[in-house]
Amino acid sequence: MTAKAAATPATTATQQHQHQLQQQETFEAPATPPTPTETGTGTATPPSEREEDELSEIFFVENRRRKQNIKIQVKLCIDGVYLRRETTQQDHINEQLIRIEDIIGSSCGPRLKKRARGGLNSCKNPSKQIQEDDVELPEDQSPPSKKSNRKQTASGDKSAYLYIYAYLKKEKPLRRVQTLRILRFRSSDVYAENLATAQRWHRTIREYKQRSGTSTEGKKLLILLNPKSGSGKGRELFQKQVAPLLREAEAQYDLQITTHPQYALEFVRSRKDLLERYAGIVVASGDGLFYEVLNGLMERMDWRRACRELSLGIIPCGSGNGLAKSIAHHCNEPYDPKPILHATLICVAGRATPMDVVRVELSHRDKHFVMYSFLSIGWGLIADIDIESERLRSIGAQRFTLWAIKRLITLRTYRGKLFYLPQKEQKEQKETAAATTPEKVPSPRPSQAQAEAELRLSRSTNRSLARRSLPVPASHRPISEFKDLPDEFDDVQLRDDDNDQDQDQFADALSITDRSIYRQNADSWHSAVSRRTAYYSMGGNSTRSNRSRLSVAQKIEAANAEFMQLVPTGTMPALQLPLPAEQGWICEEGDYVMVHAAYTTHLASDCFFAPDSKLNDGLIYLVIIRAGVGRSQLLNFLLSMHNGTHLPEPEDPHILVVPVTAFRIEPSGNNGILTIDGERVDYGPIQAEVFPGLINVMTTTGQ
Ligand SMILES: Nc1ncnc2c1ncn2[C@@H]1O[C@H](COP(=O)(O)OP(=O)(O)OP(=O)(O)O)[C@@H](O)[C@H]1O
Repeated sequence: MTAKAAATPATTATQQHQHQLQQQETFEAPATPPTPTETGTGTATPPSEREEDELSEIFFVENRRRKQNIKIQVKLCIDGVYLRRETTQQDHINEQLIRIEDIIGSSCGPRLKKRARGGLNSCKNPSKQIQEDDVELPEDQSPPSKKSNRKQTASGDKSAYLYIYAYLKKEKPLRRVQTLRILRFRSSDVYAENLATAQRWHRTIREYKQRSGTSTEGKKLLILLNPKSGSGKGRELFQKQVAPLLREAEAQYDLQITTHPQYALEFVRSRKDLLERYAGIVVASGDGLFYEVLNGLMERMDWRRACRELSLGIIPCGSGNGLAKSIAHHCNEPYDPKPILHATLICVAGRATPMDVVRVELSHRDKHFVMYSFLSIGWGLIADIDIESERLRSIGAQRFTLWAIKRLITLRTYRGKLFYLPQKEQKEQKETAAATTPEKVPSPRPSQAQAEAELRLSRSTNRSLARRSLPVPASHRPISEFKDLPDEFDDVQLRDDDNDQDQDQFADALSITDRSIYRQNADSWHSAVSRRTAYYSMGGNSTRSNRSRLSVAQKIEAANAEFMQLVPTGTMPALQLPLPAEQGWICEEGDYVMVHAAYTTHLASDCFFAPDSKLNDGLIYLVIIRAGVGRSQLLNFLLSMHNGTHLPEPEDPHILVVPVTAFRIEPSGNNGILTIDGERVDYGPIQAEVFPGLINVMTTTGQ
């Protein structure tokens, strides 16, 4: 039997009895113990070409309680570090497999003082949290005596040490147990030789992690830290909890501390070498900063490549932290009581999973905006509680409860039209239902004026909108499946063969392959007054071929038109245009307590709002509460949101959840609150459609 095969039953036994193991120390040996492929003699082995092979050595550990030395066979294989420990009574054997995905990294060298071993002091009560074993490779294969132990730890210690940092995943309760295994190599009198052996183990661990796809090696992370997020202790939390783990994982990173709102968006949008330099972006902040990063990426000319190649992670230092909790839920990772530690482990796990993004278009007065959202869109009750309770921020999370009670007493309803495109499998059912209650949308007959409507964009005075505006395409787009732009766009070269001064200037902006540079230059042209307006203004049908005869203004418009072709446009008609009934759109009009759309499981770490949601299911969960709902039913709904039991089963006439791929809300009147990802936006018509799996988020499970 190969050592790998032998390790598997041991894993099962170990996993089944992990909990008991920690307390009882001994358990029955499996029927077939593993066969070492390379039993160590303790002599320093030079690095060899057989690095891919398993490494195996016999070590001893001193059991102070029982005053005996225990022989331990340590084997390093692709599955992880396998420890087989025998007591002097041969019938007692302990086995443990530290899985390669639970090992975040290792280091080797001389003995480290406890404080210098990495993140060991990063947890509260470390003595209780850490399983630490110091195992020694004997000089002569005989168990070391206490005396020789003392000698070895004196200043003349020629031993080399390998520190293996692991966070063992345990179920019931779901948690990660911080574990350190130290292997002491001391078979030679020469430190360099002992070190060479330790380094060989170290290299092999790295290699196995790479082969198992759980390594961050060779990939640099960009970490964006908001020092003002949450309770304003972002920087301190990072130094104490995140940095030590990154050190253990040998993760390479650049840290950018944000200095003001929009910093992250601008950084991500304009950094030319973002894709060449980084493999991922980690946001150490709340959902607000993640929003900036997402929208910064989507504003890049190479947005599609950026979304595909850069994994995004989040370390929750904010107050809501819905995304961090949703990701932990998705990959069955613990969250509380150490959300920062657990999220950092996810970010260094080296794996990523596609996640849906929702393109949102909204209109306020005559202005239209496009933005990208990853959590939710809210209209009515929850949005009201979220925003209106801001004035009670000083009392902490209780502000939500207090405001919810207030709003239940003075219950408001909002009138409006709701359109939605149900999930395909449900379309037929919904169409039948629509025959009784909601109406199907009449076929669109867009007037010429509508179809040719030109959307002029300008900056919103609203803070949240100002940081969220993106261009809206002018034309009525055909309805079809959302498709990426073809790959050739990645290689698009914007040419210019002009000669005059204006043309030369403009050529700087156009004749480059990196569209982020193009965009930057185009921006800088009009940055003084109305950068966005100039950049996004929608001119006529200027084309590249007649640029040489155009004025500067026309050229900008032409460039904008080209840019329009490169931005993700979605499949819905523009907001002011009718929705096509033949596509299966459902319309209802009425009074609503709320319509809240969610596309992750959690709206906040304590709000399990859409339990059926998956990171990349391509669905928006539309929770609709119609006027007429009872106050007690509503109270029950709000009180059970924390554990996900708030949605009635079977569906209730007043509270229902509809999985959709797109929706539109047209509120009547001008008074109300709309939120996107928990932040207030201008009140008015809004529509959204899902872009399935557009970005990749860091997870422990991978695809
Ligand atoms: N240095 C800074 N000073 C002030 N505001 C900042 C700074 N850096 C970023 N911001 C802004 O702070 C806003 C809120 O940050 P973030 O979402 O990270 O924390 P939060 O609001 O505490 O968390 P959550 O969104 O989960 O409730 C972001 O939208 C961002 O624009």
